[in-house]
Amino acid sequence: MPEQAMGLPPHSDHGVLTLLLQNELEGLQLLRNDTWIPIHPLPNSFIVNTGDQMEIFTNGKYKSNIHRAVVNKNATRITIGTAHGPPLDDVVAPATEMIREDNPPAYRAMKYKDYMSLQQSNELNKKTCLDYIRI
Ligand SMILES: O=C(O)CCC(=O)C(=O)O
Ligand SMILES: [Fe+2]
Repeated sequence: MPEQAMGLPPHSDHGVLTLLLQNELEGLQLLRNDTWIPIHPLPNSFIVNTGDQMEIFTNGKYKSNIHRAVVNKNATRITIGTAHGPPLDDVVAPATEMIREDNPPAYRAMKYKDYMSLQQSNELNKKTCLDYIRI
């Protein structure tokens, strides 16, 4: 039932990179300065999204964005997403190359597996998972 379709609620991706292959229907939106910006799919191309582990590893240089997907009742929107992250038992922390005296570590180290469990749990108390480990 198209009128019951939900799309995808606002979230950031937990991994390093997500590759999205979409048919040419809009729906993906990016949150920027409290405004939802529509992302126009380009033919024959992937959308590459940076995730939470990228933001942690780069000590905040590459941000993990908040995005959502909305559907419409006129046509079928298709997205194939592949999430790419570190090995589950790896502990992710800001890379030493990204830390300077004027840019100290901004996130606590955490095993990727534990980060994913935390993100999927209801222990966050309305914080995002990144907020939870932000120093
Ligand atoms: O439907 C979309 O284009 C977004 C999918 C997405 O955000 C995800 O797979 O993490
Ligand atoms: Fe996503």
